[in-house]
Amino acid sequence: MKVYPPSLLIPPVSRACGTVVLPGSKSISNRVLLLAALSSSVCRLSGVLEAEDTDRMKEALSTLGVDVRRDPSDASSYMVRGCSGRFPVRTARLFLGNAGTAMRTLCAALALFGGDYILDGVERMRQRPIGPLVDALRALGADVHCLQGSGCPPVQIGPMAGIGPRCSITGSVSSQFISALLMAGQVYAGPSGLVIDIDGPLISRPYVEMTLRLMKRFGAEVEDRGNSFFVPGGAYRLGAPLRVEGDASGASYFLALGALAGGPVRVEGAGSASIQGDVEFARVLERMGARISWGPDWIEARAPESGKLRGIEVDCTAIPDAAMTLAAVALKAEGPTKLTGIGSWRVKETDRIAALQTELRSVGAKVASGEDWLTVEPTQALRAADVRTYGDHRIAMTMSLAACAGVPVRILEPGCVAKTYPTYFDEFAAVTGCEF
Ligand SMILES: O=C(O)C1=C[C@@H](OP(=O)(O)O)[C@@H](O)[C@H](O)C1
Ligand SMILES: C=C(OP(=O)(O)O)C(=O)O
Repeated sequence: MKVYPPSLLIPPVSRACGTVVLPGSKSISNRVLLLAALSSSVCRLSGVLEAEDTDRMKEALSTLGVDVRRDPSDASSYMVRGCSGRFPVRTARLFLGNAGTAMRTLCAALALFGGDYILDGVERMRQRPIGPLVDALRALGADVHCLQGSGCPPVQIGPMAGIGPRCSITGSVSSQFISALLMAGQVYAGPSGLVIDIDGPLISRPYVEMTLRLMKRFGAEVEDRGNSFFVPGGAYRLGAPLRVEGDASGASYFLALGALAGGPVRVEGAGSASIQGDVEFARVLERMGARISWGPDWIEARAPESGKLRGIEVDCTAIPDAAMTLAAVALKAEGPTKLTGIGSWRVKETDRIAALQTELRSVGAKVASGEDWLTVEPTQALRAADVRTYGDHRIAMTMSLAACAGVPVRILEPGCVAKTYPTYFDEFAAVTGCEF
């Protein structure tokens, strides 16, 4: 994996153009690795993201005895021999870093299977919620609890399998809980299937829709009843090889560069045919005045003819990750930009509302925030700053865009991009012509 220095000084960016071939989607990669592992077939997956979050998932599956190996005939592909939901290793301690998509989904799969497992992660993972998922799994009969009683990892799983017919879970904390119950529910459900009722509104819904689309690729037809899901139960099988799309959240930084600094910047690997909700980010940029064009698997962004983007108000409930990028775009827009529906930012890699407010203010921006919103007002008084990243890849990538507002920014601990986009700053340099 790429090694970064302790800081990177990004000079002011006045021009960005070029093409970026996106790395594989984190969300799709970790889902298909797990679905393949749970399946009753040998699955070929190509375009899988190579980054910390997917490394944690692959390591965990290998520890559980699943045969996950690179395809000798194609270095970017993996062959996964599914274990039909019966993990060969029944006792294990898994370290899942800060990968929500590994922690939540493996917690559900292993709790419904039953065994002697501990799931843990980095310090921040021990502050990220998992209690509602654990409670739903217990309602299904699983023997699972949060070891420190805090509603956060580490999680301990015992031998009793969970195959109850119905559970309910809040939709307002993390959609990953629901994706986790859906994917595991299919394999471990009893003869009458599993009903998952969602309490209250469901945030980040496109990620649940992505889960349903991928489960379908593995032969599982979930019934989406709006505020509940019926999972019929049965084995997963993958026929044709599956290609992972490029990461649409990662695309947002480069589309923003095109909109802020001339363009065109084209991203390849995700487009109008994508199953990722974050491609909607391009439509938000368009509302701000950027010129956007699309193909099925590419998107291109250019600055407005006038060169001036407009500030807008956006409900970001469906695009929590790409939404962060908007906070940096707002630095160069005319008028304030208000992001709403971002309460979930508080429980991600860091408290992203607090962190972005602090770091945007450090470059001189006018920022206000509340429990689930953030407003950024453009100002002429921006200044050079050292930007802290809080171990959060998206703070590093978002704040790198502040250089488009005409000031140098020094990104501290830039290596945190390895969580989902290890080569991010190389691509940034190629598109902007910056040397650092
Ligand atoms: O299911 C997924 O792959 C994800 C869902 C989202 O989390 P929440 O559902 O917690 O908002 C998103 O922020 C995360 O990066 C990936
Ligand atoms: C929230 C994120 O990750 P995780 O999958 O760990 O929740 C993210 O990538 O922005």
